[in-house]
Amino acid sequence: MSRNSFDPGIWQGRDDGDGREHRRWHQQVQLTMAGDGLRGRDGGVALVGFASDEGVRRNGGRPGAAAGPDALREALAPLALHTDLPIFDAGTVVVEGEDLEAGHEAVGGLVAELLDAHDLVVVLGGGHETAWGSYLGRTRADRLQDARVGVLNLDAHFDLREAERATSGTPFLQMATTDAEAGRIFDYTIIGIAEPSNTAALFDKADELGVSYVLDIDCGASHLGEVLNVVDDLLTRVDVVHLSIDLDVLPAAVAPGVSAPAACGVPVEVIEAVCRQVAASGKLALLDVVELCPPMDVDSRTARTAARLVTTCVHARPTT
Ligand SMILES: N=CN[C@@H](CCC(=O)O)C(=O)O
Ligand SMILES: [Mn+2]
Ligand SMILES: [Mn+2]
Repeated sequence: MSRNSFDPGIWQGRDDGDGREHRRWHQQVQLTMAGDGLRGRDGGVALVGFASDEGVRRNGGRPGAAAGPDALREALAPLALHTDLPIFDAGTVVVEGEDLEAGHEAVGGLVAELLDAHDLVVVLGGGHETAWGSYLGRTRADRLQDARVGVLNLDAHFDLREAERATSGTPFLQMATTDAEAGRIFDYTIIGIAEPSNTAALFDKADELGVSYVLDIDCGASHLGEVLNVVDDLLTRVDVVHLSIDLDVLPAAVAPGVSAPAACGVPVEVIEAVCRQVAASGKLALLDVVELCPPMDVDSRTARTAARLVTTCVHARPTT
């Protein structure tokens, strides 16, 4: 079982006036519920939450990610918004108990509908099992049926684990397996891999699947040009990007509120530049922001960083 929850009261913050020069997220967001006729059909950005701890729990991590969607909304609400794009909030799919599979089905159905109605769908996780729900949605969306999709994961981890059930560590192997069965190309790039956080078996799996990856130590500010070249290569060979931001790719100082904080991490400036480049290409259709664990956060530092990255992705979108 899963249910959709709405908390309209979360969209509030400082209010400097009604004009577009004063605009903040909380003044632009419209609530919308799939299937009830309220949802806009005019492009723009749609947000949907996936309140799930179950993948992290199954993966032996630190629980708390189910509180991620609302913590992200709270961090987004007061931020200045420099775009006229309409922004819709389709609520949060809540995983009940251990029934992650029902949650995946529910969020997958909603993401498919939202992708067909809007230009960009942002899924607010949840552990990284969120990405499997996003994948179910994009493989069911009518408008993406013939698209060449590239998956770009900003993450310290491959998340290519073999397991009997979905966890936060399995979504990209699930995608690889399902794409192979469907005769689709699995085009997977990862930025920020931490060598000590991934076993040799995971590196072998990545090589076997032809995954393209950059180690965290090769993602410092002095390597920005090379990192952006990797992203550019991806952008030239696909029509659409599914960008997955696992917040544990960031240094623990800016992202302490995750299940597995990074000892090294990729500087936030580099991650921001990657987000800007992908969004500016006009090919970003689906964005996951995952692994935010509010109980472990410090002064909402991780939520604020995550909200900054989402805002960058929205601001950098071409408006025409
Ligand atoms: N989504 C997280 N995946 C990591 C977690 C690592 C950890 O908890 O230390 C993984 O399974 O490798
Ligand atoms: Mn991950
Ligand atoms: Mn990770």
